[in-house]
Amino acid sequence: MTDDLLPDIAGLAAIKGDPRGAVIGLDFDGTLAPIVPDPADARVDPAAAAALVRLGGLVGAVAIVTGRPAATAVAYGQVEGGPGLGDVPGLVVLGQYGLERWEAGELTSPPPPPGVARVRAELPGLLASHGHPVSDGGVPGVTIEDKGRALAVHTRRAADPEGSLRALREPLAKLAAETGLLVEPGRLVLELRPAGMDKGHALAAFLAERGARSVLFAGDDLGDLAAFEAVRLSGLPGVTVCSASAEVTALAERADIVVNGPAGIAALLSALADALDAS
Ligand SMILES: O=P(O)(O)OC[C@H]1O[C@H](O[C@H]2O[C@H](CO)[C@@H](O)[C@H](O)[C@H]2O)[C@H](O)[C@@H](O)[C@@H]1O
Repeated sequence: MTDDLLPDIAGLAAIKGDPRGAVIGLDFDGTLAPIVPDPADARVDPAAAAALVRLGGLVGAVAIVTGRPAATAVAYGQVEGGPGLGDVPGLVVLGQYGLERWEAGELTSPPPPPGVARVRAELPGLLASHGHPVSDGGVPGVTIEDKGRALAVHTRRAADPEGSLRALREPLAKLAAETGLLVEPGRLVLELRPAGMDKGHALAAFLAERGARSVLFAGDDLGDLAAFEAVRLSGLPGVTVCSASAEVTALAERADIVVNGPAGIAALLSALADALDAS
């Protein structure tokens, strides 16, 4: 592991030597967009969007692989008065951990499994019965983010974010088991979502589809570990990048490059675009 911006490693050399063979994969929240208290307020770092617009014209493909609905990532990737994610040439967004795909303005989104409707109906009661009545929007507390095919329970705005997360782990795991869903843990969030897909499968399938000859993936959270593993299992020259935070340390231990949050990611992407422009 190194924290040089563009260290002398095989994966980066491969990307620089053959940019058209490279896939650049990125997580959204905590990587392209700074973490904020309300998930609805998250927006892409404008510097990251500008760098990706440049990279989109230089590499084989730019793909965002996110737990967000694909259309939400595109919407929150807009930048007022500047280029946004929708301007990245050839951008593909693999949303809801790869279940959805957005490309050239077209969204492919299969219907949610039946368990999601049951979770939607039962979640407020379950949270209330564990002492976490869902905020009505006025007073922040434990909140539910309904993503259509998944529901996320956020504790970032609870009085005791870590304590609430701990207390809700078991009841949410039970509800997930009863409804045929799985619990995806993240940064002060527990998400109940369909099984059978993760960022690793999504990235691996995309690399195969594009006939990638090298890959870089950047992420910040536990859900991104599967994509790190997909980089390793691909056998391609690869680079894993951690958008570091005090909240999650598991990625930094496994990353080739560690940068300081989304601002560091924007700087790295910009440096990569400079290097590819110069070659
Ligand atoms: O795969 P990602 O793009 O990283 O999405 C993972 C989850 O990110 C979002 O939650 C996180 O970011 C919020 C906004 O900064 C923050 O308030 C929350 O505490 C974080 O966990 C998003 O809301 C979830 O739906 C995503 O699954």
